[in-house]
Amino acid sequence: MAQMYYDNDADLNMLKGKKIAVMGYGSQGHAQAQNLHDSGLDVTVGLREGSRRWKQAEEDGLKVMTVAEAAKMADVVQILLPDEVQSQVYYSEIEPGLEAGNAIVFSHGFNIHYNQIIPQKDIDVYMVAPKSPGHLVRRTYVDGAGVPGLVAVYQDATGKAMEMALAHAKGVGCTRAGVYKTSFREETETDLFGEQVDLCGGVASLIKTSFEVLVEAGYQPEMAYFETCHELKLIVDLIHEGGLDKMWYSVSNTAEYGGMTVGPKVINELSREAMYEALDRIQNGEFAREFVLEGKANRPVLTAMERQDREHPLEVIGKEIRSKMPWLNSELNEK
Ligand SMILES: NC(=O)C1=CN([C@@H]2O[C@H](COP(=O)(O)OP(=O)(O)OC[C@H]3O[C@@H](n4cnc5c(N)ncnc54)[C@H](OP(=O)(O)O)[C@@H]3O)[C@@H](O)[C@H]2O)C=CC1
Ligand SMILES: CC(=O)[C@](C)(O)C(=O)O
Ligand SMILES: [Mg+2]
Ligand SMILES: [Mg+2]
Repeated sequence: MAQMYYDNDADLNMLKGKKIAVMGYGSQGHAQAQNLHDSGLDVTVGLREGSRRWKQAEEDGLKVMTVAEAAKMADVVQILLPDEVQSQVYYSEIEPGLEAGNAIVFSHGFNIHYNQIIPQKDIDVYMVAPKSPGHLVRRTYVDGAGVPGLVAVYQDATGKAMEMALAHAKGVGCTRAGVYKTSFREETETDLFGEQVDLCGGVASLIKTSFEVLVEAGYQPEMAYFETCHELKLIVDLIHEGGLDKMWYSVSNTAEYGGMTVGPKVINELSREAMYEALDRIQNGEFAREFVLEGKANRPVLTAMERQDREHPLEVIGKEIRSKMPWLNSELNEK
């Protein structure tokens, strides 16, 4: 069983009197910086000159500096920039500001695990990774709850890195929900696998392909959208609350029988092989190399695929249907 920690296992005093710089004010940055600040810690946001989020962070009550200034000033530097830019920004703007005994903090181990950032030996390197999209990290904290998280220590120069990581996780609100101990390698490989195969990639392909099949078979796109996309959240909520068991209990016997017998034919042995192939490419570094090169080339594949996705009939009809549902939360679309 993974080792777990809660509020009582973590001492915020480990971070009191220390200056924390949170680099980036995107999905995770805005959430974790505000949570740490509201937990009574000294937080400065590091951004590039001209960032459209500079004003936002100030309006949220936070100090803002350039990344280089914030790195120089801070004792603890949390890097919440997109993974593909972290290495370049680290070497040009962050590393020159680091001193022995400082700490650098990640919410995903990609750059450390795949050697894109090789930290100097005299600093702590730890991870606090909320298992949640950033906007929910903030929303649940404000509601008095928290999202579960992971902590890991890669380098312990001060002998206090684990205590620092737990304090940091407490400041972000994760120890309210429970924090699991892991390693940079385990977090990186499982996180990439999850988002590629299941959470983001797998689900997106399942939705798109099943939508296409219904539309190609002559059904109205509205019907296809409701069946393959809209209702998915309601089903996933049940799984989230009570596992597959609660979902099977709640749906009709017809859905249960059909789902149990047909599901394994759709996600089948071929899919299992594809999952193993994805995992291999994560473990052997091929995916990392591809993604790093994509970043260095200014994201040509991502740009093209995002455009193709936006033009997909599922997205076109979905946008129209959602515009008739003003109660849907639009906050998550703002990133
Ligand atoms: N998104 C999520 O929910 C999760 C993310 N993570 C991890 O958290 C980290 C951050 O991801 P995420 O929050 O999605 O990142 P975002 O893409 O939301 O971060 C954008 C922020 O980074 C800044 N930025 C981008 N490029 C530069 C640059 N060259 N110099 C200075 N600032 C720059 C942007 O500045 P500007 O305002 O100027 O554009 C913006 O403030 C990653 O390691 C990711 O894997 C982990 C768990 C979940
Ligand atoms: C939200 C999250 O944890 C992801 C899917 O791993 C990510 O955004 O990288
Ligand atoms: Mg993740
Ligand atoms: Mg991820």
